[in-house]
Amino acid sequence: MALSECSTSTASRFFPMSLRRDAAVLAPRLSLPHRSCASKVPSFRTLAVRASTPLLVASEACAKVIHGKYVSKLIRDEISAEVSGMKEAIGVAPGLAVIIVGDRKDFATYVPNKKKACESVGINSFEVHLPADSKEEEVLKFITGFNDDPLVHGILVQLPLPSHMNEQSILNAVSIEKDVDAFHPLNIGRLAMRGREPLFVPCTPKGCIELLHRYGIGIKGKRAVVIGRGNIVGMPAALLLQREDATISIVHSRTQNPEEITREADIIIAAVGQPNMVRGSWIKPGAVIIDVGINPVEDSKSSRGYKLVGDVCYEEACKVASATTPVPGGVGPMTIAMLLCNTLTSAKRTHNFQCVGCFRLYFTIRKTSSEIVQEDSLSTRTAFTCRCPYSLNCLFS
Ligand SMILES: NC(=O)C1=CN([C@@H]2O[C@H](COP(=O)(O)OP(=O)(O)OC[C@H]3O[C@@H](n4cnc5c(N)ncnc54)[C@H](OP(=O)(O)O)[C@@H]3O)[C@@H](O)[C@H]2O)C=CC1
Ligand SMILES: Nc1nc(=O)c2c([nH]1)NC[C@@H]1CN(c3ccc(C(=O)N[C@@H](CCC(=O)O)C(=O)O)cc3)C=[N+]21
Repeated sequence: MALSECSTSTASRFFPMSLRRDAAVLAPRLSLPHRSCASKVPSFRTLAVRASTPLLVASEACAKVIHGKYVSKLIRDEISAEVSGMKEAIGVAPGLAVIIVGDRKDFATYVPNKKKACESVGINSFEVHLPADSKEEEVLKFITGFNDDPLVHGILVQLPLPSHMNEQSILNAVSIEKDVDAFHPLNIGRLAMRGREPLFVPCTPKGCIELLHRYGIGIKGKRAVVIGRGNIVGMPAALLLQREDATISIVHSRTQNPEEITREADIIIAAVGQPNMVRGSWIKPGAVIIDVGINPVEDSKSSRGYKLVGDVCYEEACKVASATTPVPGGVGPMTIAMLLCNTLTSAKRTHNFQCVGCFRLYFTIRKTSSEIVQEDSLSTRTAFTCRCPYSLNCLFS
């Protein structure tokens, strides 16, 4: 069942009694059952604003919010420092080429966001925008040009392509050394195999895992359910979780009992493209949720005429999960940060450049609900480390 609206009252209809009891343990002070959990968040935000923007706002009533937007900013700062170091040391800046074919509404935000992000970290961006009725050969011609261009270290072909184009042959044409989206079958094949290292890891799944790492959420030995098995997110997310030693189930459109399977999970990654499909009753109390879905739903109050919602009903999830990503502000900005990461990795690899003295910040979720982790004070961070927890390569080395 996919509903674009999920209200608290529907939540209580769908909650089995046992889960409702558990949810109450997580939400001991949820004295107003008809008020949505999401609507409670601002009061904690208000509390945190006095100090600064919160990294993790822990509320007694709600799951902790995994702030992808904030973490992506930290990562961009790290990338920026490495790009400056690289420019200074060898006079080279990483370059990202983006090929867009046609005009889709969603390109209007994603594409400019990528360009802005490149500029903000010192990565050069090159863009080709072709009309929707272009020939496949034209796209291939630009790919060949970028493959041969030493100023370009990463090539991204914006998906989906118009239906008359063969996505497979276009993606296969991207040089594997510049495949920063990591959609080349060789990259995916290596990701799936033990003892093989892909040159790049797909951006969105990498962003999901990076969020778990940065928040100190253990993956090893955990039960993880990935909802969706698409080539861009679900399938590679499952492979990555497996590499991180989680035990994986994959739910798709033909799965018989998605709700039951999902309820087994300690970690849920939802990438289906169905607004609010995952309801509170699907979630094991205390589970961690990474909501990848970005679904526009009509909203007359918004200037755009629509708002973005995830695949998970946020306000219900808040009452049951221990931590969850919001939409927007969750995985989306991480995808862009990982694209920059992969572009930097590519440039470093091409020029055999190693960064010395770089560091990463990782956090752990606070155990006590009253604590608030602040953005600007290192002393309040529960972890500060140079250690890279990746089972793959380091984030961008
Ligand atoms: N945050 C980000 O950065 C990004 C977000 N997205 C978002 O992630 C979502 C998924 O995108 P993408 O992977 O490209 O989509 P795909 O269409 O490639 O995959 C969707 C998957 O969901 C499954 N599915 C669809 N409906 C149901 C259902 N009712 N029950 C169970 N499974 C279902 C499909 O199953 P089957 O295989 O059986 O057809 C398929 O495996 C979208 O909302 C997209 O906008 C995508 C990329 C980046
Ligand atoms: N070759 C290719 N690679 C991709 O990675 C790819 C793609 N094609 N096609 C489309 C999808 C979608 N995608 C998004 C990434 C970030 C946001 C993002 O930053 N979203 C903001 C919201 C921005 C807004 O408000 O509109 C957020 O979630 O906070 C959205 C969508 C990458 N994709």
